Amino acid sequence: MRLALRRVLTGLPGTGPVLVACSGGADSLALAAATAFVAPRLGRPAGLVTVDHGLQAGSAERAEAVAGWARAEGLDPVEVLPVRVDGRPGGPEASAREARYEALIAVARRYDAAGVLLGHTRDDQAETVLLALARGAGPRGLSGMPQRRDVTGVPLLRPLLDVPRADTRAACEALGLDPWADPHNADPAYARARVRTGALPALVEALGPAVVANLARTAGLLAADNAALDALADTALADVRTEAGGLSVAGLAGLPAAVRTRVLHAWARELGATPAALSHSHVAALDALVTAWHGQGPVHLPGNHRVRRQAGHLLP
Ligand SMILES: Nc1ncnc2c1ncn2[C@@H]1O[C@H](COP(=O)(O)OP(=O)(O)OP(=O)(O)O)[C@@H](O)[C@H]1O
Repeated sequence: MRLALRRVLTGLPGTGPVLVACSGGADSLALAAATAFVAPRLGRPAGLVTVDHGLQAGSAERAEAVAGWARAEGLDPVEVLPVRVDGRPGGPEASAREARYEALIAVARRYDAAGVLLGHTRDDQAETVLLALARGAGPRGLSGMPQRRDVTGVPLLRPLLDVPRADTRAACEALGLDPWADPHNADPAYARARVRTGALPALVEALGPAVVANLARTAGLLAADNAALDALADTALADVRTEAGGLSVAGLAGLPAAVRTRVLHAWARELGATPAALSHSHVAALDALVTAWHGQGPVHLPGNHRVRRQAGHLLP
C-alpha cells in the first residue's frame, strides 16, 4: 500500500496538501495510515477529511473518532464535514455520494489541495466491471473507475486500485486499527453489496481466485482503448461540424461506428441532453438518422432537446 501510494504522490504537481477522504472503513482507514507514513517522507503535507452524512445514528461521533485518530497520527488539516443528503433528486445512495463529492471538492479547493485520495481497491474495481457488464455497458463503463479524474481542477486519486481489499484489512489489523463496518456494504438491497457477497465469490469459486485481478485488468485495458477512441471522436466531431450548428451526415457516415456513436454522444451532451438520462437507445436513434434513414421524425433527447435530419445535416 505504501508503495502504491508513493507512486501516486511522487511527481504530483503543486505544494498543497493531499487530503485522504476517509469514511472510517478499512480501505480508507488503511489508506490514511499509509499516507501519514509516506507523505512526510516525500515532503508532502497530508490531511484527512471525513464526511458525516447524518444518515445513521452515531455518525457524528464516529466522524469525530476518525478525526481524533487522524490528528494523533499527525495528519493536518483534519476536518469533519457534515452534509445534507435530503432534498436532492435520485435515491439516497446517489444523493449521499453527490453530497460527499461536493463537500470533498469544496474542502480541497479551500486548502488548494494537490489531490483528494480515495480508498477504492482492486476488489471495488472488479465489482464495478461486473456491474457494468451486467447492464450491457460499452468500453466506457467497462473501464471502471479511473486512477485519476479531475473535477473542476481538483485531482481525485485512487492509489489503491491495484491493491486487494484483503491487504487493507490486513494492514488495519497489523497496525491495530479498528475500522468501521458500514452495514450498507452487506445490505442485499444494494446491487453492489450482492455482487460483493454473492456474485463475485461465486465467480471465484467457479473460475479461481485470479478472476478479481483479471476483471480489474480488463478495466485498465479498456480504459486505454477508450481514451484513444475518445481522442479520435474529438477530432472527428470538429471535422463534421457544419456552419449552421449541425453535423454533416456524409461526414458522419464515413466514420467507423465506434467513433461515430461517440461523436453523437458528445454532441448530444453539448446540446444540453441530461448526461445521466442519455442512454444507449438515444444514441442508437441518432445513429439511425445517419445509417438507417427512411424519413423518420426527430429524435427526442432527455432534457427536452430534439435532433432532426434535414438536407444532409443533423440539426438541433
Ligand atoms: N463518509 C465519508 N467520508 C469521507 N470519505 C468517504 C466517505 N465515504 C466514502 N468515502 C471515500 O470514498 C471511497 C469509497 O467509498 P465507498 O463507500 O464506495 O467504498 P468502501 O469500499 O465502503 O470504502 P471504505 O471501506 O473506505 O468505507 C472510500 O474509500 C473513501 O475514500
